[in-house]
Amino acid sequence: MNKQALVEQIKKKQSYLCVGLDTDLTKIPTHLLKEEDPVFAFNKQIIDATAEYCVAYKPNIAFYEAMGPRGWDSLQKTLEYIPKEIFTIADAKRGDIGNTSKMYAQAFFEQMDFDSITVAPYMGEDSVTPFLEFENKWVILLALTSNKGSSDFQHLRVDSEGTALFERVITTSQSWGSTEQLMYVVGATQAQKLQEIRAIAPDHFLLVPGVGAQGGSLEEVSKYGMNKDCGLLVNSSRGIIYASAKEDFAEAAGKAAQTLQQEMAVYLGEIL
Ligand SMILES: O=C(O)c1cc(=O)[nH]c(=O)n1[C@@H]1O[C@H](COP(=O)(O)O)[C@@H](O)[C@H]1O
Repeated sequence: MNKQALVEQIKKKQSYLCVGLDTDLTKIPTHLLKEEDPVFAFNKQIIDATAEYCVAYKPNIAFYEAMGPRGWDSLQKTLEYIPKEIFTIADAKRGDIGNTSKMYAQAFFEQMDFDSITVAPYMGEDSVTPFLEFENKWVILLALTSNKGSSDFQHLRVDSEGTALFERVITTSQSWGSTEQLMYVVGATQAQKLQEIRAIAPDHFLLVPGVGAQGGSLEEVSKYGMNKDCGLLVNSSRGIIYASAKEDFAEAAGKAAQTLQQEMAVYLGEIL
């Protein structure tokens, strides 16, 4: 999917919500466990209930890999079930020496037709560029993550001017790909840094996970992170998909997604 199609969808749905499909067999309602593929049965109902309120889905690959071959099967079925106009993110956090990254890119962009993949920048340019060789596919590079451990490395000063490592990741990687193929991950728990990030990456889309279960504020993220195209995909996983653990789980997920979408429509009204 290209940037224009993504922006159009945001305007049409008045939403920049990404629903995280972090589907865990120990957390889904027990009545689904008798289904042949409980993970897909759960995802299918979640997608049916939330598709009108979101512009992206982000299956976290770990939750599928953890189940072995049947997990990959559930993932493939889920990807095929997602409506074509909705942006898909393989949250795989890959990145390796060039020829290995090329294999990861083939796995997620060719074998599976994801629109984008999350990539870790630690191994540098040649670990990222193999993912950028696919038309209308995106790399979402980890910049400033939402977790506590983000302070271990990402805030380290890398020069005498006090540039933080995450800022260097953003400025250096901008020469590897265009704003049509490169996004950055910035955790919602880091909203106070979004203004600084917008100063060095005004036009890039940002994937912002961490509202909901991790306590990030949608209001702050929107205030400091939006650009003229919106430029945000805000993810919530557990806050939506586990809104209820009972038989009404899909309805509850739909309501949770709708609540976020309605708040987003207000913020979008201020810029679009
Ligand atoms: O790349 C990510 O999506 C990601 C980056 C980050 O900094 N923090 C973060 O939580 N995530 C992912 O976003 C999702 C957040 O899930 P919830 O906390 O349940 O909404 C999980 O799939 C995380 O792996």
